[in-house]
Amino acid sequence: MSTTTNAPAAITLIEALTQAMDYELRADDSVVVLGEDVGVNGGVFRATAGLHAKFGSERIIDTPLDETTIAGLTVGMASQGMRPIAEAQFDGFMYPMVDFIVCHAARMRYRTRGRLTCPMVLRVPWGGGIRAPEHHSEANEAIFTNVPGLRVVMPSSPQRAYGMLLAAIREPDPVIFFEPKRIYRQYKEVVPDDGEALPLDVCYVLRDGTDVTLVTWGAQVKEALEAAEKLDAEGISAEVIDVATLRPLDFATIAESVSRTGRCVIVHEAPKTAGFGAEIAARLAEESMYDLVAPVERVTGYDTHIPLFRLEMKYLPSVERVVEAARRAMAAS
Ligand SMILES: Cc1ncc(C[n+]2csc(CCOP(=O)(O)OP(=O)(O)O)c2C)c(N)n1
Repeated sequence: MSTTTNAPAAITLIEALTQAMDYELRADDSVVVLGEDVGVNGGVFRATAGLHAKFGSERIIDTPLDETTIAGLTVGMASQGMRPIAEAQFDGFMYPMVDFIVCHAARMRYRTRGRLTCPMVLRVPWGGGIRAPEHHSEANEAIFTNVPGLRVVMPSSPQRAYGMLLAAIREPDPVIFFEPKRIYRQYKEVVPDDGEALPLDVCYVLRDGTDVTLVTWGAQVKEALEAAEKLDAEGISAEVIDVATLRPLDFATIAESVSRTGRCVIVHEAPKTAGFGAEIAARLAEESMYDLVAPVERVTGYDTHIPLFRLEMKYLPSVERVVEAARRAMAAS
């Protein structure tokens, strides 16, 4: 007698995003998807592949090549009771959307004393490492973490991508959902299609350690975990935290870790100046000063535009740079 199993196949991060949208489009009639080529074409990275065939042109909407139109439609629909999921094709093309996001979406609830909300998700393929030209590789998350009324999140695994996107779609306020495109297809994980959302206000401790805390998000989680492996071989025990939700920041998880390790290395690919690492470093200075036994280290992109592909990997934080920063923190105490 043959036995069949219903165990779900392992899927990539981008397939997990498609799975989450598919689930919520089935579950909630007010959910729509819109953006450039998200329909028949299935999206520039294929995040919406197959959705148009299933749900049709009224729910999977191809827009003109105009980001202001996408943002305006999204805010309008969200404020009138729908749950739009908009796609900005690349990080560097979202700037024309900022007026709608900052001046309208983010303050809809405040402005109307709660009469209207803006339950929208803006999905943004984010960051470098795919050998793309200008406007296609930017790490601009910090800009949005400074805006009251927005949630800013970034998954770094297929399971977190699924659970966090479901939560973002169900959230009553606007969510900027950054997707690290470098790891869209990096590895596969089993992601049950059970409709279980994850919280949008927690950091994830991905590896326990006792000597130094590595804090990062998005594609750099991979480098941080690899650095932790290398450090382990040198007898240095590194804890790795995926921030995952940047706004609101679950600082308690970071502070608790640093209270045990006394050392912190923050890793992000955005430029150093006023990057989100500066916020975490400032919070450590304010709230964890007496736990620290070494200066906080930041391993970041440089204060310039991310270069074209020949130099791109030199710009992005490497495993070696993270390891060196952790060694410096160890040597400082
Ligand atoms: C402002 C902006 N948004 C998005 C893109 C990404 N993008 C590059 S080519 C392209 C499709 C262009 O389609 P079309 O104008 O029909 O020209 P085709 O390449 O199909 O001939 C898009 C959306 C871009 N380059 N600029």
